[in-house]
Amino acid sequence: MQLEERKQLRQTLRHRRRSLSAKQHQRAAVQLLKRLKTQAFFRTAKHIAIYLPNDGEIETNPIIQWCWQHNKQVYLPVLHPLAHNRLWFVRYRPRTAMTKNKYGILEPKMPFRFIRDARRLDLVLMPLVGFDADGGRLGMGGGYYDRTFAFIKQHNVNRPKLIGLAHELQRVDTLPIAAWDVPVVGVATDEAIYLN
Ligand SMILES: Nc1nc2c(c(=O)[nH]1)N(C=O)[C@@H](CNc1ccc(C(=O)N[C@@H](CCC(=O)O)C(=O)O)cc1)CN2
Ligand SMILES: Nc1ncnc2c1ncn2[C@@H]1O[C@H](COP(=O)(O)OP(=O)(O)OP(=O)(O)O)[C@@H](O)[C@H]1O
Repeated sequence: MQLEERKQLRQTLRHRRRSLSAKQHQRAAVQLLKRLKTQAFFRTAKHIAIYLPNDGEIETNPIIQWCWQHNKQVYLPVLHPLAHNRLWFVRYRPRTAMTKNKYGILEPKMPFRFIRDARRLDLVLMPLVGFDADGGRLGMGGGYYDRTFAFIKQHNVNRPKLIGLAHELQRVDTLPIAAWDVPVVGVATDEAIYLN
């Protein structure tokens, strides 16, 4: 897919997810948790990276609360202060002090003590703009997740498991894969779980 086409699709899908009402967002988030709870990859994971929603992304609060209640460790992405467009994953607890990053997304304020190596996460629940049923994922365009998890493809490892979270209305027929794309092994939405 041409760059211009990717950009267009991003705009359309971002607009679509932002147009959901507060009530629809809340309902979708509850449905999403309900579906995730049926999945072994979620129930068995102990160290789980997730995100705080931005720009109409499917909300994650019910999942985070459930994880805390079930003694799972939760991590959030923090923009790496030095490495270009890479992420750190930092422990998130109920009283973690937060600050906004340059995109206006909340992240833990004093990350240094609580960073966990990306290779030692069990499960990464990733934000996405668009997805297809074959593991194709379109992100916000920064390449943050692709760079941070490039090692999965390079070394052919199966940890962490990458699962996208999305509203069903973010699904498209096919997303051509770019050379640097790290495919997700599945996507969970408010309506279904797509596993590859
Ligand atoms: N909730 C959430 N957190 C996340 C991500 C994400 O997609 N969702 N990221 C996943 O990578 C990273 C941040 N990546 C982002 C990349 C671009 C924009 C963004 O809004 N870009 C603007 C234009 C650029 C600007 O304002 O400087 C835009 O496209 O409107 C936001 C986050 C880390 N944290
Ligand atoms: N492993 C990598 N090494 C170097 N550059 C990369 C890597 N992965 C992605 N990029 C670059 O990042 C840019 C954005 O990639 P892309 O449009 O696929 O991002 P995205 O998947 O939508 O975003 P994100 O991963 O942040 O959600 C591209 O220009 C690409 O060349």
